[in-house]
Amino acid sequence: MSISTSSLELGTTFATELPELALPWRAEEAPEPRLLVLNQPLAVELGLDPAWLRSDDGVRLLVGNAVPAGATPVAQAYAGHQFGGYSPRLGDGRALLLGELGGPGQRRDLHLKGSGRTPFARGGDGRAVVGPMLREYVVSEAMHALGIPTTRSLAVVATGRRVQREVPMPGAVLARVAASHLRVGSFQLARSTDDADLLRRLADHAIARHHPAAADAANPALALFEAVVAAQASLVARWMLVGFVHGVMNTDNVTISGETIDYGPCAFLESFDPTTTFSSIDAQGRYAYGNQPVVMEWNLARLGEALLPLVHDDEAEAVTLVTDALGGFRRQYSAAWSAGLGAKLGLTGAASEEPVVDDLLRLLQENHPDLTSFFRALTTAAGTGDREPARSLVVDLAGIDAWLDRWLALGPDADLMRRTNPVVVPRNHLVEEALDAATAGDLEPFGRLVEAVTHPFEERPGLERYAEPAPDSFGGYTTYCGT
Ligand SMILES: Nc1ncnc2c1ncn2[C@@H]1O[C@H](COP(=O)(O)OP(=O)(O)OP(=O)(O)O)[C@@H](O)[C@H]1O
Ligand SMILES: [Mg+2]
Repeated sequence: MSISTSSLELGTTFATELPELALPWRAEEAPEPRLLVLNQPLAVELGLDPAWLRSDDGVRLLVGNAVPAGATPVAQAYAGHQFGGYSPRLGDGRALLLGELGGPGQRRDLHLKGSGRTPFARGGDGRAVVGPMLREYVVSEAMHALGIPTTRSLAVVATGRRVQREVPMPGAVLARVAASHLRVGSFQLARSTDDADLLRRLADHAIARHHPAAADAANPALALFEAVVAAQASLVARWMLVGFVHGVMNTDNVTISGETIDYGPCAFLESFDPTTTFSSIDAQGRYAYGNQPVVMEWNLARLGEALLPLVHDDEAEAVTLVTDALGGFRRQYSAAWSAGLGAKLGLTGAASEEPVVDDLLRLLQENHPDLTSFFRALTTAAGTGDREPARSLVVDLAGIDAWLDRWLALGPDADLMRRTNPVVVPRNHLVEEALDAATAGDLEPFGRLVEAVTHPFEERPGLERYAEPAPDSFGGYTTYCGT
């Protein structure tokens, strides 16, 4: 059924340029769609009318029951390394790319997650449930508010269908917006077909869409690889600085654009401990907080392998070029991490390279304070001279006193610290509390949580509890696996 009341036009660039990776498909009809949350500011930014999106026609679009005239929804094919093992054929098993919003240079995918089985569904039911889709909504919007590149969430619509999980759960569809859904796994799939033309078209599509400067480079495929390495080095440094743990850094969950994608078993670190993992399916701790940079480097090596035939006709030469480019990851990651940590400590220029910055890490590892609270406590120390909030979060008082003396002597900029260190991140216990209430039908806690985490640098009266760690979180962690 086409939408008569809207002039919404969706582009089909991906489906047209890369038909081998785009399987035309339709969403499963939702029996009783009901809008749970709409991202009004994002709708406006995209040039969509929020009032129309809230209407019956709008909700039918957002859940996949209606497709705008001229659009070609597709399930996207990709491959991927999952927990280190290669799956040659993944693809959108429960998702669809509806089409693209905006023109060249600002194209954004409108995508549905949880919209029913596709030919890539393997054993899955193609569905998603309310809790995890609201989790993706709130965490991705928090990440955006923190200034971290991410896919965005436009809406979550309940389908009115019960979905079988451990117990039956209410079904939902997330409408997601992204610079694109090209993944490292998209390149792995294109490479595995041995179709050189497909691989080249995919690279050209990615360059045009995300890294246009690479088109003018002497070696565009190598320049594309370097651009993705740079974008991901910067992204992972940002994750690490706020304590974000992605949880499923499989190569199919790593974008070419440099946006964070797929908020499954993700969470924010509370007590500082690099071995922290939140996913009950990650028993080995492969995707633990402290492993994220090295895992991203490994994932980018898989992208480099996929690009080899485009980089040079001579394979040995191609391997040398790609290996050199991958070497940039560690340098760029370290530079981004160090500059970011310096800013969190109110230090810029030469002061941000003082040993006192690195020495803080030892203090954090030995005392494992709540990361977010600790940096806000340091902000207080820099702004008012009051050291007690910071001292109250650590055990080694002599150690923190000596460290504070050295750091405060450098004259940290408290305003920079206020702009850099969030007061509010989506804390695990508050997210779980809001999702449990929403699943039971009460969306109010979820609304308050979204309000708090989308203003992360503000201390807001009435929202104090969103800035507090869980009462029993000291040294502990939550186990969660979203579906
Ligand atoms: N319930 C399901 N039914 C069918 N396929 C599924 C289901 N859940 C996950 N998949 C598929 O399994 C693979 C890995 O899932 P993963 O959790 O990484 O992705 P996702 O959360 O579904 O989506 P995305 O990466 O787009 O955010 C993907 O190919 C995904 O489409
Ligand atoms: Mg995924």
